[in-house]
Amino acid sequence: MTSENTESPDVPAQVRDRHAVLAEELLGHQFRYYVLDSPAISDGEFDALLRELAELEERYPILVTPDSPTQRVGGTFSTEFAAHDHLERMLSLDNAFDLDELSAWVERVRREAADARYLCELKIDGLAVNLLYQDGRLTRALTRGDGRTGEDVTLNVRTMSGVPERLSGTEEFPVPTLVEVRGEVFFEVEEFLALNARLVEAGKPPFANPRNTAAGSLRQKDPRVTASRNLKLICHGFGKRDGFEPVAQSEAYRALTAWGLPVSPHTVVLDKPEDLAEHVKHWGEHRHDNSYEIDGVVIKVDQVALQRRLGTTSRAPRWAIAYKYPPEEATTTLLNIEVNVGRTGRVTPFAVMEPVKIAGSTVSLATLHNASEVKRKGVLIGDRVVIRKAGDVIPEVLGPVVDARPDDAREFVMPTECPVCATPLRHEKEGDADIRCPNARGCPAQLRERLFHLAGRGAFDIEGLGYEAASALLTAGAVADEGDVFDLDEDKLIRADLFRTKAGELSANGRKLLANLDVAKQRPLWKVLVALSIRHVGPTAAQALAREFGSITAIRDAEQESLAGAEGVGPTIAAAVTDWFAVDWHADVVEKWRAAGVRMTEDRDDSVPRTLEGLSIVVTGSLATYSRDEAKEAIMARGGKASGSVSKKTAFVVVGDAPGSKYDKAVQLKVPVLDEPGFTLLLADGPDAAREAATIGDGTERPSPPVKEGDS
Ligand SMILES: NC(=O)c1ccc[n+]([C@@H]2O[C@H](COP(=O)([O-])OP(=O)(O)OC[C@H]3O[C@@H](n4cnc5c(N)ncnc54)[C@H](O)[C@@H]3O)[C@@H](O)[C@H]2O)c1
Ligand SMILES: [Zn+2]
Repeated sequence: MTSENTESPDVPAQVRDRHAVLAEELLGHQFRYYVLDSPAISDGEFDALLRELAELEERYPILVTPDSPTQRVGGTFSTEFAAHDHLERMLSLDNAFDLDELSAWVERVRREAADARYLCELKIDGLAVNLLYQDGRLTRALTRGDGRTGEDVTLNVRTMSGVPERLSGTEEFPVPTLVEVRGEVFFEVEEFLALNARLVEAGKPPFANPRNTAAGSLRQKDPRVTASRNLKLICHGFGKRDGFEPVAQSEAYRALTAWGLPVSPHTVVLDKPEDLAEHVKHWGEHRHDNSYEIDGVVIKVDQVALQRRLGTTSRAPRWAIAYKYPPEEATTTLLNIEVNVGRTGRVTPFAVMEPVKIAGSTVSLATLHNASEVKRKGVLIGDRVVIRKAGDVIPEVLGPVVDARPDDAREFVMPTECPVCATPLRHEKEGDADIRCPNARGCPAQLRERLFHLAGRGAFDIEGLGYEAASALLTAGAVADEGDVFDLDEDKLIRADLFRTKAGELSANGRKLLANLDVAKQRPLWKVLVALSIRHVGPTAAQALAREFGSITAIRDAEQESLAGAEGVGPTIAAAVTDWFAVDWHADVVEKWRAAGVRMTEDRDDSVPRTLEGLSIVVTGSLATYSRDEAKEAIMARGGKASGSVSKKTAFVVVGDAPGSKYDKAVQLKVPVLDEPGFTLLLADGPDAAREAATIGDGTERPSPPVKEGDS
């Protein structure tokens, strides 16, 4: 942006107008951002406007004036605070938005400073402060303001626990007579969410994002408010200094640490500029590894002498650059809040927004989790909202731009009836955040989700049974619920348009689906368990249950306590399993699948006779010839269930050395007890032979035949 080119004074009127409008708009946004702590647009949108302005000025350098937003440190100071000048100006940073722009900067640096080393740090998304220490005492703290003059926030900064009132010196780094330390004040993401919830609760407007929260919390008239906000500081630079002459920025950071000031642990010095791209890429992928938001990486020439040689422009040092990552936030209009009914009947609100581009994709929907979340966020339908899409994460609404709230903005009201089947919604338990449609069996929304789920990769893995097919089968009445899936045949399938040819025959896809259903019947037990849509039972819990109990029947009949005892299961999952099987139509689903030929037991070793089918056996204490796992496997291979706890249904308790309380329980419940030879006999000759060898309680009574499962 040099002004050599001034011989083209004839700037088209359109361009002149656009330039004026842009400059005006940018100033307005800066005011909202720096003074009101309440921006109306996202940083990405702001940067795009600023770029547009810069491009116009590049084409028509005559448009460049000293007060253009491209030439000044953005920001100003408000009259709410006393104004003070910085001893040395606080600058902004130039940006690189891609690797080409970064290389261009490196080239410029190398031309003047071929031996530069590159200090890389994280660009923390907060607000800059200037801390003045005189003889080691904090005497003043200012915001950046317009770069020359800042706002006096000394009292507020004094409440921050991370900011020392007095610096401590060391032999290597004695306390200087005077130093201006620059740093970033920021808010952690979790703290931001929690604070917003508290603000809304108290009927106060929430903040739009963590950065504004930091600025709004620091710039408080009442320092007690600041004190309650848990603001953090990380130092990243210097202004004026007396009695402190570091040769490198990295050395200066060691001094800061010695004095008791916080610096980032994520700072490295790279000797070779070729390594910068890799570094930038690394943090792009690990952007969310910290508790706070970063919007880029800052690269600085490390040697102070070279920094001096490179110098500064009116708004930024030439010796540093901010590599910015694609913005993850955008503002848009919240058009409506609708609700979705999930697989387990959970009714969740979601935001319908004016489509907006974030990080390369267009976003128009975002999750809102539940009704109290909507309340906590303080968003109204019609609001301008800040949304974030971080990596592969589902887009989420961060908060409203309260200042831009239209008069007709209205509160979201959670429906009281299921939007799909009209059943009154309810909380399952008191205090539950979630509200559900209790019509699990008949609600078309839930049915469709369950069909889709049971056909998924982690379940039966049935190709050709996706959302569309599930809806088609339900609409055509080919299945009433998931219990009917394996009873599908040509006659039933043909009822659905989707699987019928024009000639009224079964389509090729229909035939494929039937073949796939057949194959799916042979999936391992854990996948069948996943397919049942039992709450909390995902692949891990399902595998644990299958391993431990070996068959659906054994799982169904297990006491909740023994389910909970299985490794990787625990009380919540156990309760969900017991509750699930207690529902009649759930049990019917299992029986229908069984009748249709779906495998209901764990893979078995057919060379071993199934002499323990349906028997629950508990092993306690250590055995000489079997490890605990070997004993379990031997039981399961014979069709038995290796259980973790003793109940009246337990067929045998095998007692090794140093048995636990399970032995006492066995005695108390009069369950047959086997020693190790008895166990060997059980495995070899079956339960009848073992019963002869068993003792009961005090060893006098004869055992009664144990209850066999499935007989009742
Ligand atoms: N949304 C809006 O309406 C709006 C309005 C004005 C400005 N903004 C945003 O504010 C930013 C521009 O502000 P800016 O002039 O402060 O520029 P900047 O944020 O791009 O870079 C300069 C600032 O980075 C900070 N920083 C963080 N980590 C640092 C580190 N390790 N080393 C050095 N500095 C570090 C410092 O505070 C420094 O002042 C842009 O992101 C812009 O989008 C947004
Ligand atoms: Zn419903």
